[in-house]
Amino acid sequence: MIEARNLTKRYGGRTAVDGLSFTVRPGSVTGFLGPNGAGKSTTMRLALGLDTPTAGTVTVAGRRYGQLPAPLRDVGALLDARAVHGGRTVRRHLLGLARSHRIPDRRVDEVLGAAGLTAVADRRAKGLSLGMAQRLGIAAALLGDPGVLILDEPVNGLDTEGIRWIRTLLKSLAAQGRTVFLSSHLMSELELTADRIIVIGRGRLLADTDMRDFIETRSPDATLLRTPEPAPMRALLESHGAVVRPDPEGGWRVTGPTATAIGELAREHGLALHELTPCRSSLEDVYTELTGEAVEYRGTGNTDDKETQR
Ligand SMILES: Nc1ncnc2c1ncn2[C@@H]1O[C@H](COP(=O)(O)OP(=O)(O)OP(=O)(O)O)[C@@H](O)[C@H]1O
Repeated sequence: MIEARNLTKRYGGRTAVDGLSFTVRPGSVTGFLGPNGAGKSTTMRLALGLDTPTAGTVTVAGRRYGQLPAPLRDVGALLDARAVHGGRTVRRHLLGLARSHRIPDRRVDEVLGAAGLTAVADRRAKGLSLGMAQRLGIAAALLGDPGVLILDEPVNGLDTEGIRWIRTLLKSLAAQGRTVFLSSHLMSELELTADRIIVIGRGRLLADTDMRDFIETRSPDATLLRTPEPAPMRALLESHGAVVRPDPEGGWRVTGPTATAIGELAREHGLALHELTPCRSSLEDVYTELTGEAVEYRGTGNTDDKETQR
């Protein structure tokens, strides 16, 4: 469990994190989203005791990071995959970490295997590709078999196989009852991996919710429609308040009435339909809408507490 309460961090006159309160629960993968500069890395650094809050608190496994008796056993973190001692081999790097936390050497071989690094265990860390460095960072995070994982952009630099690997890994870690908290700008990937999301903008909470609810409750009703009678169909829909736009894939994308209402209207007016498909928005669609609104809203100097309470 990770708990932030009124967490605030100011750097000089700049507020990076602004009264954030949220709980990241065990048993789920929670995605952490926000535009560049929203405060995600700062929040993670505060949770990991790498910086001190200006106000408020953040605890991991019930304690502030500095109070954890064996931090690597409670929380595994990946912040900057390149922040390893380049001259050491992959295995030496992990052995050094393990020994300084009284973790048995055999655990190093386990995490090397789990991260797909056994074949490069004797290579120097500085010679690793970005994807391999990410895997090494994840291996290090897993070393203490922690109940909480905090990963900043773990998918960065991974190839298709690596992305699938990390998706499966994170889901299985959550299924074992661990708390998995990761930031990413890769929306389509996050949509597949995360069960919950926390969205921040300019240091403030915009949403903290179930992934499916987030997408479904914020998606406008949109329907893909094909008809052999386009002109009367379009006129009919527009006279009922629908917005009709050409869809890049052919046919029309209609927003406003539901697919059921469109079907009924077509029947009442004797118009033929060849396709009527309700369209689901993607995480990216809904996220873009939400954060766009937030930026616009903040431009007025106000804040939206209704949103932040979600
Ligand atoms: N050490 C620091 N000193 C001064 N300002 C900082 C420091 N660290 C972060 N900031 C500022 O705090 C704000 C939040 O930065 P942060 O890196 O946490 O955002 P982010 O959401 O992780 O962004 P990105 O998606 O680009 O990684 C930014 O305006 C950044 O410039």
